[in-house]
Amino acid sequence: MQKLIIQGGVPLSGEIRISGAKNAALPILCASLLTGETLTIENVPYLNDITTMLSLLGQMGVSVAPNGKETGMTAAHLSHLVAPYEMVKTMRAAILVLGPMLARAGAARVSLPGGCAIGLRPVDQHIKGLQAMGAEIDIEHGYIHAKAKRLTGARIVMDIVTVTGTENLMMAATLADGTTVLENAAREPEVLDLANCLIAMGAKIHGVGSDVITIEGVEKLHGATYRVMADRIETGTFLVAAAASGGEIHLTETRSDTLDAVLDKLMEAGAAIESGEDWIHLKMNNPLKSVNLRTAPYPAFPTDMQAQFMVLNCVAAGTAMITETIFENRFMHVQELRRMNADIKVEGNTAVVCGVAGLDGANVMATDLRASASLVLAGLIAKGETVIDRIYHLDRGYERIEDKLSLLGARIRRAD
Ligand SMILES: CC(=O)N[C@H]1[C@@H](OP(=O)(O)OP(=O)(O)OC[C@H]2O[C@@H](n3ccc(=O)[nH]c3=O)[C@H](O)[C@@H]2O)O[C@H](CO)[C@@H](O)[C@@H]1O
Ligand SMILES: C=C(OP(=O)(O)O)C(=O)O
Repeated sequence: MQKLIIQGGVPLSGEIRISGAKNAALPILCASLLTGETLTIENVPYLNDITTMLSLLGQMGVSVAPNGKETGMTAAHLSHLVAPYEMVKTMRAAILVLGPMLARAGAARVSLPGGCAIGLRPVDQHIKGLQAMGAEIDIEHGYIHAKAKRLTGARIVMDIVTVTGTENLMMAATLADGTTVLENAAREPEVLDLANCLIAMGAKIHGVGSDVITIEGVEKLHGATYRVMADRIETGTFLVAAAASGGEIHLTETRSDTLDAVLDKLMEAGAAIESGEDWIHLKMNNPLKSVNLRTAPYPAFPTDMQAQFMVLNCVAAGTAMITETIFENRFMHVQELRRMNADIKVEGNTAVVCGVAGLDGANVMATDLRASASLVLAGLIAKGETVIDRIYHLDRGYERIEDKLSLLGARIRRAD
């Protein structure tokens, strides 16, 4: 199993390019199921989750033509309407084939995603929404069996704000008979990116970016070329790495307007930030100050940045309260950070982080994607060597993280 080995203590400095967003590219790849024509997707990041999704779609009959950062997807005939457990267990976003497959082919069999490290993550809202649109759904032997001659538009009030739930139902509704209204919809930028791709394919969608999305079903969608948005979580992770290490960093091919809550917290922590249309520059002029935060759906502070900010708080002056409201088990990095001399206590869904003078390098184990990123950041600022085991989690969501960090002066390498 591969490991990352980091010699900490170097302030990060330099310029890197941000990749396309994993959480936008995954649903956009699934949107290719909605048409028999070619959907060309640009700025697809090179990540394990993307490889898994391409192989799942390939098994279903989608022809995949990767060409550098551009991928042509043609779902002329869907031959195999199944998403097997072996794939869904490694990547929960595989549930995103359910809505489009059902809408286009009238049937789908998708493994129920298991509980994963960060929480139970049920898919009841996806199922409830599709049922409201007339799908017959049975759950047997761990699989969702869904069928519908043609889905019909419906008014669906989601009990909870769910990102992939909103995306699945929005995709299904594009080919339904009549109008669908999704209430309490997710407002994440990745939902907007998917909607813009669907609109480029001929879908009629209004209200995205608000919590009520209206979709008028159409008979057919057509091919299009669409560029995936920049990864706001990769952007945020590098910004925190630079801030926590006392460095200066320039990020290109990214956007600041999807990161307001994160940038506000970085400035509160002492960072000077400037940004343009497609770049962000961060310089750490002041000593780090601890920042309280509470995760919540967009536009509030993203849960996918919680672990990284915990590391920043570990070495900041003061005490921070970090409250996680999205996932019930997203503090697994805490016990690993404590092995590195961090002072963190967890009370329910709140972590109390007292800043210490410095972290110590140690052997630690990655448990999920963003927890892994937080351990990399901790290793970068710690004294001595940190060895991070089980980094396959990291490769799900970060493109060549060690290469990008090396460009910024980090002493980091991958080893078997
Ligand atoms: C591929 C992708 O885009 N992943 C992101 C997506 O995950 P994902 O879309 O899976 O997360 P959700 O927004 O669905 O989850 C939010 C909360 O709703 C609960 N829930 C969700 C669906 C449902 O049917 N029933 C239910 O109870 C979940 O357990 C969780 O507690 O949004 C999360 C929240 O911003 C991010 O952390 C993930 O990085
Ligand atoms: C939790 C994440 O991803 P996923 O929903 O794919 O597990 C994430 O990107 O932080």
